[in-house]
Order: sequence, then structure tokens, then C-alpha cells
Amino acid sequence: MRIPFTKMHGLGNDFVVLDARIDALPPLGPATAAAISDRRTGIGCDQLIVLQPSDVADFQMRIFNADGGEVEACGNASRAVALLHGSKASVETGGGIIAVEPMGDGARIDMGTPRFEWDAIPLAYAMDTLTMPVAWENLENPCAVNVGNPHVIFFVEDGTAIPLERLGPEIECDALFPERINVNVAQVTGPASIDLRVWERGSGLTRACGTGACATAVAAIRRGLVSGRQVTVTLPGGPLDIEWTEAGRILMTGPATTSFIGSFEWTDYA
Ligand SMILES: N[C@@H](CCC[C@H](N)C(=O)O)C(=O)O
Repeated sequence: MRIPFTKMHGLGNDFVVLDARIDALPPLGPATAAAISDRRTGIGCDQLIVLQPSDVADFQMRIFNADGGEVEACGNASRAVALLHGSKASVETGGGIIAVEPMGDGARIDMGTPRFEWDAIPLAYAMDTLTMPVAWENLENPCAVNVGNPHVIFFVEDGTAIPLERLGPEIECDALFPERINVNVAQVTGPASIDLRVWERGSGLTRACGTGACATAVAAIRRGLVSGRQVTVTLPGGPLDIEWTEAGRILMTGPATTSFIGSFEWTDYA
């Protein structure tokens, strides 16, 4: 059975998008998702995105990391999906209903409201999530924010000096994070600007992480590290504009791109 796909990216964070809103896919398990995402033997991507019908929104977006695990949210893929859909839509995700709207060369996404309670991140035990009393080598006192998916954010003097490829997987899988975590290393570069590198749960180092940018902007605003409620977050793949509105909602604006369209022979690895 041949399945059509669209290869897309947001700031270099890349996706294989399967549109099953009309023609259903065979059941999709983690091993099959990981095989499609594998850059050596599959199509290759940071996240596999599956669009399906929804009972509560215009459609549903399912998100699988490169390791095959299904997760709740993906900021960059939300912009890609807005571009693919072509008009304003409500989208059901595991992290809640988001609103997507194509805009310019990308989209604006209403990502919903962030959560800060320790058990909503979730953490293994209670602590202050604004300044956490924990450290991994020189990375210390992070913030934790759930923006649909879980993030820990370390504010540092020089983000490029942090060995994220070594510390990222260690922090991601620490017992403090029962659902694992996305690891953000942020450097405030001005009153409304931050440089960010992200070790993504289940996908590793990526060129950009939209939810990481949202979580980092919110954490910086809560800590008083930036002035105002609008922040430009620059990732290795480029900048995203993040606003945390007075009403508490996170608005993310940035580009998205279609790379190519293709098809592949479906193999069920379960
Ligand atoms: N690349 C994404 C985030 C994808 C999910 C994440 N790795 C997780 O496990 O929560 C983004 O742009 O937000």
C-alpha cells in the first residue's frame, strides 16, 4: 500500500506529514513511526505528524518523535500544518486545542495557556518550578513550564559553551521527570531577545523547537529577565516571535516551508 506524504519544516525542524483526514491510515505504532523517521533507512524527520478527523476541533494533529514515542505538542509542526491546511483552523492535540492561522511565509499559532504546577509539568515530587533547587554540573536552578508538552529551561551566560549533546540526554531521562523532558539552554541577549538551543525529548538536538521557544519566553517573562511580554527567540534555525498575552495565552509567529511531496510503501513494524 503506497502512502502519500508531505515533507515540511519550520526553521529546519523537519516533519513528515501524513494526511489521514479523508483516507484512514493503517494503525500506526511506535516502531513504524520510528522507521519512517529514521534518516538512514526511512524518509527521515525530527517528528512524524499525522492529521486525522476530530470530534472536538476542525481536525486532529498527532505527533510522534523520531524515537517513535507519541507526544502532546509541536510548535513548529503547528505552523507547517497551518500552511498545509491553508486557512484558520482549530486543531486537537494531546496538549489541548490550539488555533492555527496561516500568515505571511508561515503562521501564527495560539498555543493556549502555560502551566507551572509541579505535577502538571510533571515532576516526580513537589518543588518551586520558577527556580528549581536542582543542578546538573554548571546547569542550575532551571524553570519548568508545560506548554502542552514539558520543558525545563536553564538561563546561562553563554549558551554555546554548554555541552548540550552530553547533558541533554542525561537531563531528559532524569528520574525527576517521569515523562522525560525537553531541555532548553537560553541566553538573554537583550530586553526582548533570547538565543536558545534545545535538546528535544525523543528527537535530540534540533535546529528549532517552537514549544521550547514558547516555554523559554514565558519563563523569562516570569523571572523578569526581559521587559514586556513580547520576545524574539532565536534558535539555530532562525527566529520566532513569542507573545504571552495579558489574558495568559501564548502566541507564536514564524515561518514554515514545504520541502517536497512523495509517497512510500507502508510497512507495519507495530
Ligand atoms: N519540535 C517540536 C517539539 C516536538 C515534541 C517534543 N520533542 C516533545 O517530546 O515534547 C516543537 O517545535 O515544539
